[in-house]
Amino acid sequence: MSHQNLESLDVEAIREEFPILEREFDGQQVVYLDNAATTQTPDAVVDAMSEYYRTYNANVHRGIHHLSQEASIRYEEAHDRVAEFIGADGREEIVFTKNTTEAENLLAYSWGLNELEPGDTVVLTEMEHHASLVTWQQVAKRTGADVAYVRVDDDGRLDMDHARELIDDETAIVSAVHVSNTLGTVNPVSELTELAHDHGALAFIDGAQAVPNRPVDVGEIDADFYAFSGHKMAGPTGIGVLYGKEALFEELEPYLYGGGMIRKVTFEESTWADLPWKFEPGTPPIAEAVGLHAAIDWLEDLGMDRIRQHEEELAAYAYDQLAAEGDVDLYGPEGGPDRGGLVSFNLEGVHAHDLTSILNDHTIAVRAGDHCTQPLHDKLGVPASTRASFYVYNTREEVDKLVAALDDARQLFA
Ligand SMILES: Cc1ncc(COP(=O)(O)O)c(CN[C@@H](CS)C(=O)O)c1O
Repeated sequence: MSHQNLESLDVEAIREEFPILEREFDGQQVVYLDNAATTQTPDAVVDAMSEYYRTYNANVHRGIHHLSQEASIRYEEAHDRVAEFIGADGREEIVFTKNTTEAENLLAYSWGLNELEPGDTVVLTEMEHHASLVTWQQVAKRTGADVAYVRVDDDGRLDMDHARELIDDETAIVSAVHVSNTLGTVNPVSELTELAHDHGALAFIDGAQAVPNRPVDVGEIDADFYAFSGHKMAGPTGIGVLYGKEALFEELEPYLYGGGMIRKVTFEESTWADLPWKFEPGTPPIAEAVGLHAAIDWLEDLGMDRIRQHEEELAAYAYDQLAAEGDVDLYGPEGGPDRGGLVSFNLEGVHAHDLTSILNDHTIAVRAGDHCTQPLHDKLGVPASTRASFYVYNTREEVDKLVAALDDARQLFA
């Protein structure tokens, strides 16, 4: 189904490609607002993966037979498609991992453990996801490097004056989230990257909440490394991407070894395959790569700018409707270009887990908890928050259902 040449998204037509959105529980149709955790999968992606299993399932780079050659070509083409989608120079700059978390660990193990030393500083931000924060925290401990955090100000934006103060000649890497999965804040990643480069540091950007819902051009950002996950962008679980500048990937040693990543092995020594295969040991996520390719085609058919606009409008609407309630504490910047497609909040007098449970009674799926940003919640002074996160198939009516259901929680708990 083509969606080209539309001013805005045809949400009704889009929803027809997601049978799961028709599901009912206790006679109520599901309202799925947990897209920052994982998005739903359109028929086009499911069909592409089924076609792989049905017609050309075989291992890649290891067989001379027709099926293996076809699977290998499609697997390699998926790398090319991802490179094109994010503005990379080619497949050599695209490594498939299991998810964003593994992508970040690849960088931390292959570069961090080998390059960081006492006196170096890893600069993070206070809004980092545990996939970054815990990873760099542990690598810094093992290498004797220090960790510093760019402050988040009262309206949920990065304090860039503090960033300019923190990032200096001792900084070895700046690792920052592009869009916060808790605050929704869209960070100035090009400016952070430039600050890092001005001081000879690397820049890693966590794009898990950006690539799915806005145009991303790693060349424009000039990031040295960039990571994201397939399951957050209408694609399958089990596949993520670590983008890296080719010259930097060439210098990195792999940290996972095995078949497929080697060139020559003797009893004494081994040499590595060309990029990106050097970082892809063992049997890779072949069906998932086919699914990710199909997801990118599907998203681009909608138009990434239209997707960004749809999410920005929904998040701004949700922010305004929740703020108008008068007893809802909201986190992150007000709705607009600085906020991605999610809103985290607390209803006064009601614990986030209780609220989320009541919303589930209305078949409204949101997330409660710390969203893997415990230090940020400590800073906010709350143990948890409820988060509504949107995607291309969500509507204002679904936001209205969420807001209306708050009354049940007030009657029970407040
Ligand atoms: C900014 C950011 N960075 C890294 C990750 C990890 O993605 P994985 O595909 O699980 O590896 C996530 C996933 N955030 C989910 C699970 S905690 C959320 O509900 O917010 C993220 O939002």
